[in-house]
Amino acid sequence: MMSSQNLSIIGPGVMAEAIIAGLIRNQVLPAQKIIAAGPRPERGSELVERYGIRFTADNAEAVSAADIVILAVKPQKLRTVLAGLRGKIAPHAVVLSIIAGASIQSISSGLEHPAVIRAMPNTPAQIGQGITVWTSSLAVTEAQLEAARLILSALGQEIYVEEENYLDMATALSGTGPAYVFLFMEALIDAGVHLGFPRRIAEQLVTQTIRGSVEYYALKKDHPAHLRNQVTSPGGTSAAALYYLEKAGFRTALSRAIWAAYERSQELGRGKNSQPPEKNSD
Ligand SMILES: NC(=O)C1=CN([C@@H]2O[C@H](COP(=O)(O)OP(=O)(O)OC[C@H]3O[C@@H](n4cnc5c(N)ncnc54)[C@H](OP(=O)(O)O)[C@@H]3O)[C@@H](O)[C@H]2O)C=CC1
Ligand SMILES: O=C(O)[C@@H]1CCC=N1
Repeated sequence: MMSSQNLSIIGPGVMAEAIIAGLIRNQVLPAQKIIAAGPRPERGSELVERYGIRFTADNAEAVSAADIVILAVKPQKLRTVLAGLRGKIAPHAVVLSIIAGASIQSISSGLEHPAVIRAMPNTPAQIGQGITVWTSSLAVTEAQLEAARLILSALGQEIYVEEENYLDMATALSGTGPAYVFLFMEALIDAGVHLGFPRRIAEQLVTQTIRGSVEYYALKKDHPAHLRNQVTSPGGTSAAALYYLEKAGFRTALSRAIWAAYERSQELGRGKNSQPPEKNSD
């Protein structure tokens, strides 16, 4: 519990709500210590009703008494938000950004504030099952690192790294990761329906197959290729299916997709707001 700290969250969207819910659920902070800021009062009322936190439409007001400031706006809004907060954050405070691509240097110079933590969580944070990769500037104190660790632990697992480039990599692999998993699930469920299963049964088969495989892998700590070989009987169904996946370039497609996300994260950091969809195709 860090009940003496005031925490302010700028950008009260999906990820901000996951953080607020995690902090309250895990009793890291009482609701009265949390203030969120964003442009829409209706969104503010929702959060106030749901969590009992405070809300303001004025970002500068939200940070005025903050010990910890979390930045959770979209990358495209970052420049405006930083300009509005410049010189408004107390010198003793720490800033924690979860914004994809935004470097510590850009946040620090935009705010004229040296103590900055950069983190990349993911959406399973909403149920405390996320994973966050994070790093910090030299000006962040031990106590601030401990506070950040407590906050991020409320979202699930956390991994501190020294190398900031790992943040763009984590954005591609784990930050964006749930999107790959949900697409994979959706495709499997649709394939089951295509075979003739009622959707409800296809959903149950796919969900438990993925859940069971993940837990089996976590317990066995065996190489995935070995576990896959156990499923693959000579001349059997798995061999037939895997042949098609390899022929369709399944691994290469995944690898290219993750490189595209990595490059996109780096581009967002350079302030490039959009990209043509085919940019990363071969
Ligand atoms: N979604 C994900 O899986 C992950 C996202 N991230 C990062 O988290 C950040 C937020 O993403 P997400 O929560 O999905 O996005 P959302 O769009 O849900 O949240 C962004 C919030 O910022 C608000 N906002 C817009 N302009 C301002 C402003 N000038 N001042 C204050 N608030 C503002 C928006 O309000 P309104 O809705 O009214 O426009 C909205 O509530 C992004 O930078 C993203 O890169 C990191 C990890 C995972
Ligand atoms: O799509 C995005 O840009 C964000 C960052 C990580 C996950 N979603």
